[in-house]
Amino acid sequence: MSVTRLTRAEAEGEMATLEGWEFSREGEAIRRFFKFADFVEAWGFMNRVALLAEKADHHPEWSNVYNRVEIELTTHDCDGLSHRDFELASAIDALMR
Ligand SMILES: C[C@H](O)[C@H](O)[C@H]1CNC2=NC(N)=NC(=O)C2=N1
Repeated sequence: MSVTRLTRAEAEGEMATLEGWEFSREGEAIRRFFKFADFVEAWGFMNRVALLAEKADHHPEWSNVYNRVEIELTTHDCDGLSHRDFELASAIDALMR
């Protein structure tokens, strides 16, 4: 599916709407670290993110160690950041509220 890669300026504009995310991979991805009380909480969060990702057909690159989850978002279809990454990031943030 074709998707447009955002310019750095566009990505910075999108970043300004998020909290807790940072650029990674030289601006080709965004990343956020989450910490929970324990593994069960982390796993529950990952389950909710997995459902969001599947619904959006946009999937995170992530890892989990006990109560920590690291999520990195990038768009493979454009080799960089697209609006899809920011939409998923804000949907993930909404889970935390
Ligand atoms: C065919 C399918 O829509 C694509 O491969 C989707 C699936 N999930 C995806 N996830 C991510 N992170 N980037 C993509 O470009 C992407 N593309």
